[in-house]
Amino acid sequence: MRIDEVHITPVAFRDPPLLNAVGVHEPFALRSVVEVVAEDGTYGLGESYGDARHLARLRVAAEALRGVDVWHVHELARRVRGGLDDGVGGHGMGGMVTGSSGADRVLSPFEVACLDIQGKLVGRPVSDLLGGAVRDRVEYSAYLFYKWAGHPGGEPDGWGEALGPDELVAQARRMVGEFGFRAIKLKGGVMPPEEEVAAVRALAGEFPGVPLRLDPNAAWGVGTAVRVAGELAGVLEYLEDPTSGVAGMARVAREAPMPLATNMCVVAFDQLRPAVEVDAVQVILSDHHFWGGLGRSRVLAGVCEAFGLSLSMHSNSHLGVSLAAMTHLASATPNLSYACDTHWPWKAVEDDVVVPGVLRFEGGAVPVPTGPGLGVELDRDALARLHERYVACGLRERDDTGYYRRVCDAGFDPVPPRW
Ligand SMILES: O=C([O-])[C@@H](O)[C@@H](O)[C@H](O)[C@@H](O)C(=O)[O-]
Ligand SMILES: [Mg+2]
Repeated sequence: MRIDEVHITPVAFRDPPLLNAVGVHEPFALRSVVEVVAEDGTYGLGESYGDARHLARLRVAAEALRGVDVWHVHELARRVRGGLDDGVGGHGMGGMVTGSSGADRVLSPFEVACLDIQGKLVGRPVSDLLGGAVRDRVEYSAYLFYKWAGHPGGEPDGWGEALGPDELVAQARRMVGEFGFRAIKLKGGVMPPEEEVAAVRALAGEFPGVPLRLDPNAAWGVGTAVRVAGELAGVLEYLEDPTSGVAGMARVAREAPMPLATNMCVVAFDQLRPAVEVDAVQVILSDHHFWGGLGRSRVLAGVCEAFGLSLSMHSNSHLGVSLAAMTHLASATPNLSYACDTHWPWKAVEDDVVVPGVLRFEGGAVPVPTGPGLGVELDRDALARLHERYVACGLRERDDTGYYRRVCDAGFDPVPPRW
């Protein structure tokens, strides 16, 4: 069954002013929706970043993929590698994660789309193609952010301002109340570390027994990271990317009382071995968008199992195609032992490209879709609407730092360590 057509549609959806170590989210998040059409008309969906340079790479790959058998993922990968430019940028992560493999980032949405087609052809869910679901619902974590009340010059967004512990606790209460999450992550690296420690303690007081995580995206130096890790002993289930680089993480890991997790210093296969050799991280946050799709993420899970690393899952701002793919992958990964990250609560319900209904949160978990393939359908009107928004919004690269400088502090310097 060969690939006949590939369509790549950049889209934009509204995003609140969420603060992080490198700046603040712009009013719109960018994504690309990939539709692969097989020769019998069966279509498969993938989702990826929407940055212009990434889009250009996806378009080059799309040309090269016509005629490939949808079952032949190695051939997909070979053709993607063959046409790849070796320029930098277009990572879609605001400069926070830059070491991932360009070939794997480009391959990912095409591989997911081909798995969607494969599942539709044989009438089985993608989780079956990945070895079978070992859980029928996938737990996700609440994802708290420091944030402004609204974008400068715009209306408040409904979530309100969150710049201190009380407001973060209120944000958590609402998010847990609406989605039922049973784990909580705070995006840190925004306030001085002692304020973030106070926020985590406030969350621990309000949600006793609920697993907590803090992720400053490597904004701290080694000394600060060791100190904060010590202060939060017994409070965090893991500390995510407290400092930058494998060497720094290894130094922190030697003294930290909790496991260290990463989606920054180990984001590609060639980075695993050096990290394992110095025991720099104990939890890998997988992300099929940069590890090369669902099949290669299963390979990553095997590597983690072999080397005694735990596995959790990272998220950026995303739509329903990605949530479906993440859910199938997590359902078919036995050694994924933590609730996965998701930015889902920050997206307006109506801002999506999949037909509503299949994807829903129940008690903090998403039931694994059981229909053929990913189990979600493309809403073509919604796709057209979000594409129009992409055209109109004018954004072409995620640029949290540039936005923060424009609206808040022209001298803002995100280069770590900030503390
Ligand atoms: O969207 C954000 O601000 C996040 O900080 C995201 O870009 C990170 O990639 C991510 O959530 C993380 O865990 O590092
Ligand atoms: Mg992270």
